[in-house]
Amino acid sequence: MEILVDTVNLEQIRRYNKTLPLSGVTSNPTIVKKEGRINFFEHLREIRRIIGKNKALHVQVVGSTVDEIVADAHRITEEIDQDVYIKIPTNEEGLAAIKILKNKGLHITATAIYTAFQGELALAAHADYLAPYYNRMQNMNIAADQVIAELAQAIKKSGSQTKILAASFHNVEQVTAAIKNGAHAVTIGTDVVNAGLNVPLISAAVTDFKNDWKSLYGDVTIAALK
Ligand SMILES: O=C[C@H](O)COP(=O)(O)O
Repeated sequence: MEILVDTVNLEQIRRYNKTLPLSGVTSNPTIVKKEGRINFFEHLREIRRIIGKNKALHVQVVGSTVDEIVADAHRITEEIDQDVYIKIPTNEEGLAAIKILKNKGLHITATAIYTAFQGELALAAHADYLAPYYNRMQNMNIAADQVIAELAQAIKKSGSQTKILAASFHNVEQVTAAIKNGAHAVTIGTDVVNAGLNVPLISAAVTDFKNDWKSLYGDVTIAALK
């Protein structure tokens, strides 16, 4: 299972790169907007410096035509590095661009996936990752679990190396459901990570354990025990 964070906030990336079993960082223009008008390429290079070469960095194009998408992809890889996963929306232009860019050896994440149909086409176009939008599917009454399960099945059947990178999560239940239904990777916003880990139930258990220990040995850790 690969865990990625869906943010370009440097402080949060530094934090979760230390604390989580992190496989990478994902972004899109809406996520970039949260940081204001940053120095785009320098900011992404800093993210690469933080996470290193062995973790994945996914960066989205903004061009709409095939030529624009291809040009965006080349600029991103020139400015950052060839290891970046280029996120391309899975529409007709996007699929055409994916075919061209895969032939040139670029890494591709087919994004904005709402249906198994889109995912099947991106799989056939040899995208490295398929990014179904879990919460956005639910908002449209599309069965997100079923789409992910069907894509997982299609990938298995094809014997392809393509992975499902589920995205657009608004709570932890959605994340675990995506994993259960066959997502190989999940990208999670820092609000959801925080909501899942910093909860009163966990803190209460930790406090109880600490108090029980303290009642026996006093206010010392195991390492400091005499
Ligand atoms: O890049 C995809 C994002 O995970 C979409 O998330 P969102 O639905 O919260 O905007």
